[in-house]
Amino acid sequence: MRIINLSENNSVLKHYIKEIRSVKIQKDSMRFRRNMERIGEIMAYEMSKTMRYKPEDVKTPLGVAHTEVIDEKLVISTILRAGLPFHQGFLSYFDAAENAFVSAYRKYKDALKFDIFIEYIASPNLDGKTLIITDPMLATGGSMELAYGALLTKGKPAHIHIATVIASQQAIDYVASHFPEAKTTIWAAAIDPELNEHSYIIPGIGDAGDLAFGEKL
Ligand SMILES: O=P(O)(O)OC[C@H]1O[C@H](OP(=O)(O)OP(=O)(O)O)[C@H](O)[C@@H]1O
Ligand SMILES: O=c1cc[nH]c(=O)[nH]1
Ligand SMILES: [Mg+2]
Repeated sequence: MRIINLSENNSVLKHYIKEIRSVKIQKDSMRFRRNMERIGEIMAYEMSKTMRYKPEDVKTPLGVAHTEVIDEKLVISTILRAGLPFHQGFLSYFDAAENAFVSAYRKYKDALKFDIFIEYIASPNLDGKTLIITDPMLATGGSMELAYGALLTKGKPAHIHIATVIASQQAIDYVASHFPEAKTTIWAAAIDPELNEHSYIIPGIGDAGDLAFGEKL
């Protein structure tokens, strides 16, 4: 399984990661959402370099240019609700992609223990397609695993890209051992060392859904 940590190289991506982490800057929810989207755009561009291409000739006003276009059927999926701005970043780059949505939420039994519930899925057929699952936070990896299980009821993808902004090292290890080794690639903008007792990523960013869309009851 390939694990690609985009923070291993310096780029402007680090500015956007810094801004979503900053306790001052992240309070501007419009900027937070736009930064999530920008990270999605950059990750989509990096991902596009690893895809299969096919030749395609295009007629210009003065002749014919030999070009290449992506030769994979892409489905961009996300886990509601925190994933929406990140998903939009991918969709801005992959014009022809189909889309899928899965809901997942933590229902706390007490301050520390929670179950994850999936109640909604809308997806095209996934047989033979490249499935990109976008979710900005990969904390325990539980939501990703359950969302993937739900998506598999819609077909068997040829390749799976797990795309995340901040992952814990624990979740990277969890996903690596629960997803098909030969056809999964994990993409992270940054990998953080630990989780706290509430299974939030440390240092992380806090609650991505609340930062993007406001606190929920
Ligand atoms: O790896 P895990 O331990 O499962 O945690 C990560 C999940 O937590 C966040 O969503 P959350 O449950 O906060 O829902 P929200 O998008 O509605 O805020 C995030 O977007 C992931 O889906
Ligand atoms: O750190 C975390 C963990 C789960 N969900 C979040 O939004 N942040
Ligand atoms: Mg949340």
